[in-house]
Amino acid sequence: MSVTDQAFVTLATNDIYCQGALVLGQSLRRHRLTRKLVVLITPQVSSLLRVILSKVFDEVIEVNLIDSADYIHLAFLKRPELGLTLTKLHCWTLTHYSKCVFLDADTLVLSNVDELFDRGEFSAAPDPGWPDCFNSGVFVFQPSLHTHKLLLQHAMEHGSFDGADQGLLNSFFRNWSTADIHKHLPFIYNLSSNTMYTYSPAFKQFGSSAKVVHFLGSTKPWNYKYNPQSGSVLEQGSASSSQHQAVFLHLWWTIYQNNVLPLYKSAQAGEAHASPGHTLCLSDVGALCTDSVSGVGEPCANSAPSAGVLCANSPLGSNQPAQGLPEPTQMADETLSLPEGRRSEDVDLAVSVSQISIEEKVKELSPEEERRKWEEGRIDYMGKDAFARIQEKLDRFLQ
Ligand SMILES: O=c1ccn([C@@H]2O[C@H](COP(=O)(O)OP(=O)(O)O[C@H]3O[C@H](CO)[C@@H](O)[C@H](O)[C@H]3O)[C@@H](O)[C@H]2O)c(=O)[nH]1
Ligand SMILES: [Mn+2]
Repeated sequence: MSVTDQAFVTLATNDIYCQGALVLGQSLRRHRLTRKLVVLITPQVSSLLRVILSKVFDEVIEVNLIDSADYIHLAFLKRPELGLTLTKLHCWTLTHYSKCVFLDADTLVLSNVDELFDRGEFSAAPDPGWPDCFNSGVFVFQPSLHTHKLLLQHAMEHGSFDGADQGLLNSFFRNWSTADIHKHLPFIYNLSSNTMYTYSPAFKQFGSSAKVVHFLGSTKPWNYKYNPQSGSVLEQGSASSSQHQAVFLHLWWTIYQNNVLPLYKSAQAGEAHASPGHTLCLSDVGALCTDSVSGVGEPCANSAPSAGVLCANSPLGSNQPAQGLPEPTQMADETLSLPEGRRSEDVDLAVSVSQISIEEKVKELSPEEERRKWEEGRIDYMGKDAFARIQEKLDRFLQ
C-alpha cells in the first residue's frame, strides 16, 4: 500500500550532506517504502548530485531562501545567521503532503518505520544530551504555511537558544516534554550513535530494537575512510568511534558502497575504475570536500589521493581523473540485507558485537575478558577480518 500524500523528508545544503541523504534514502528504500521520499536542497548542490538524488528521491526540491516569499526573505535578511535553521524549517512548506517525517541527512534507517505516521505533530525523541528537549534529527510534522510563518516569526522574535533549528523548535514546541506522551518518540527512532554507549546496559537491553540511528555530532560517517576490499572503516584524525557506532558505520558504508556508488557509475559512465587495495574517503575528495561544496569541481588541498588510498574522486565532474573508484557492479550484489522482522528478542547486539572484532588474538580471551576489552574501547575493527566478522555476525543477528 502506498500513501502518496505522506513523505519522508530530508535536507542537504551541499554535496557532502547529499552523500548522507543518499544513504538515508537508500536505507529507507530497503524496507518496503510506502511513502514518498523528498529531499530539500539549496542552490550550492551541484548538478551531478541533483541527478543522483533524483534516482533515489521522488522529489528533489530546491529551497532558495533569497528567492522565497517576502516573509522568509525578510526573516533571512534580519537574521542571516539563522540561514541553515530557516532552511530546515522549509519542510513545513511541503503542503502537498498531509503529514511528513523529517530525518536528518546523517540518519540511517534500520527497519520499516511507517508507524511514525501514526503520530501527530510535533513528535520527536528526547535529545540524549538534555532529555527534556527533543532532538530535531527525527520528527513528525504536518506541513502548513501558517505554522511555517509562525516558526519564522518565532525565530525573529526569540532567535534560537542554540543558534540552530533544535533550539528554535524546542522553544516553539515548548510543551513537548509534558503535554502528550504520544509525541515522545521512543529513543529507538533516533538512537544517537555516539552517546548510546553512555548507558550500556540499556543499549544491551534495547539496542537490538533500534530503528533509526543518528550520527549526531561533528564526526559524520563520511569523515571516515573506508577500505572496500576489506570492508574496514578507518578512523580519520581525531575521529574515534564506540564499538556500537563502529557497527553502524559499517552499515552506512556498506549501503554507500552498494547502493550509492553505483548511481555515480550510471550517472557518469566510464569514470569509475576498480582499484584493489585502496581506501574510500569522502572528506579527502576534491569535489566532495567541504571546502569546495559549491560544486565547482575545485579539488581541496588534500584531495590528491596518496598511494594506497582511494578517494571517491571527482564525482562532480571536475577535471581530475577518476582515481580508482571501486567497480560498483562488483559490489552491487553484496548488499547487506536487513530483512524485516529480524529483531529477535533474545539477540543481544552488544554481546554479538563484542565478539566480532578481537584485538590481536595473541591469547584466547574468555568472553568476559573480551567484553571488558571491548567495552574499554580496545578493539581492532580495522583488522583484516573485522568486516567479514561483523557482516557474519550482523547477518546472524538480522536473521
Ligand atoms: O552544512 C550542513 C549542515 C546541516 N545540514 C542538514 O541539517 C541537518 C542537521 O545538521 P547535523 O550536522 O546533522 O547536526 P547534528 O550533529 O545532528 O546536531 C544537532 O543539532 C542540529 C542543530 O540544532 C540539529 O539540526 C540536529 O538535528 C541535532 O541532532 C543535517 O543532517 C542535514 O540534513 C546540511 O544540509 N548542511
Ligand atoms: Mn544530525
